[in-house]
Amino acid sequence: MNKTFLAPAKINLCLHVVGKRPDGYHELAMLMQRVSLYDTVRIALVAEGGVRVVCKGVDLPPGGENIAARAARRMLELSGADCGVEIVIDKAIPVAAGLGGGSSDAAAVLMGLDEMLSTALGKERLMAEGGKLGADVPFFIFKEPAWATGIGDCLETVPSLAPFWYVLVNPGVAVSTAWVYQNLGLTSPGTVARMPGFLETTAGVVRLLHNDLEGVTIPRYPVIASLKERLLGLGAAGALMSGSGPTVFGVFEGVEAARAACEELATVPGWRSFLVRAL
Ligand SMILES: C[C@@](CO)(OP(=O)(O)O)[C@H](O)COP(=O)(O)OP(=O)(O)OC[C@H]1O[C@@H](n2ccc(N)nc2=O)[C@H](O)[C@@H]1O
Ligand SMILES: Nc1ncnc2c1ncn2[C@@H]1O[C@H](COP(=O)(O)OP(=O)(O)O)[C@@H](O)[C@H]1O
Repeated sequence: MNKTFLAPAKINLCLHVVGKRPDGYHELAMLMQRVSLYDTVRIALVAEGGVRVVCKGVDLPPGGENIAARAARRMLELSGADCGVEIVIDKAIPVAAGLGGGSSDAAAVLMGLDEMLSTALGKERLMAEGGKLGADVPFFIFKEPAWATGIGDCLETVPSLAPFWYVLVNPGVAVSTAWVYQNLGLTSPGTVARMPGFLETTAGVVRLLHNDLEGVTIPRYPVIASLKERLLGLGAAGALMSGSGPTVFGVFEGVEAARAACEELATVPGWRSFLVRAL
C-alpha cells in the first residue's frame, strides 16, 4: 500500500520569547499559520522491516537523521505492525529556513501512518507523540492557525484570521534553530504577550508582526534586514523573519502586487521566492 501526503510550511506572524525553562527550552508566545508551500511525502508499507527515507530535491545538512524516519519508527512501534516503511520526500520547503519543513514532514508521517496502519490514535495523542519529536510538530497536526505558548506546543485556535497572501523570500543560507536559541541573551523576564483579537485586516496583522529572534539573526546575517527592506519597497504592508530564519515573509493586500514582488525577488541570484496563501 502507498499513499501521498502534502506537508505545508508555516510562518510565525509573531514570536515573543517570554522565558527560559530549566532544561534550556524557551517559553514562547507565537501566532503560527500554515501556508501553501508543500513538501510531498510518499509513504509505502513494505514487507521488509525497518524504515527507509529518501529526500529528493535537497542535500540535507549532515548530522542528525531524518525526523520523518523517527516519526515512522514510533508509529511502527505503537501499531505493532509486522511490516516496514519506505518514505520518499520531495522537498520544496527550504531546509533550516524557519519554515518548519522537517516538523511538517514528521507530522505528515505521523498522521499518514495513523491512517495507513489503522492505529486511530486521535488528534490529541498524535500531537503528544509529535511533541516528543520536535516542539513545532504538534502545530502541524493541529492544522489551524494557532496561538502557541509553552515551548510552542500548547495550541489555541485563533478566531477570524483572514487568509492573506504572503511572499516568502529565502536568501539561500541555512540557519540552525539551536544556534539561534543558544545565542539569545534573555534580558529581564521577557515580554508578556496575549492572543490578539480580530485579525481580519492587513493593518491588524501588520501591527502584530514581531520576532524576538531577529535580534540574534540579523547581526549575523544582515541579508535578512535587506530582504525586509526589499519586500517593503515592493509594496508589502509589513515584513518579518519567520521563526529562527532566515526566510522573510511580506504581507500583501492583493495578489497582483504580491506576484510582481515575488517575480522581482526571484531574479536575485541565490534567493528563492514563493507566492503563498495562508491555509
Ligand atoms: C523557532 C521555531 C518557531 O516556530 O521554528 P523554526 O524556526 O525552527 O522553524 C520553533 O520554536 C523551533 O521549533 P523546533 O524546530 O521544532 O525545535 P526543536 O527541534 O524541538 O528544538 C531545536 C532546538 O531549539 C531549541 N528550542 C526549541 C524550541 C523552544 N521553544 N525553545 C528552544 O530553546 C531546543 O533547545 C533545540 O536545541
Ligand atoms: N525531513 C526533513 N526536512 C528538513 N530538515 C530535516 C528533515 N529531517 C531532519 N532535518 C534536519 O532538521 C534541521 C531543521 O530543518 P527544518 O525543519 O527545515 O528547519 P527549521 O527548523 O528552520 O524550520 C535541518 O538542518 C536538517 O538537518
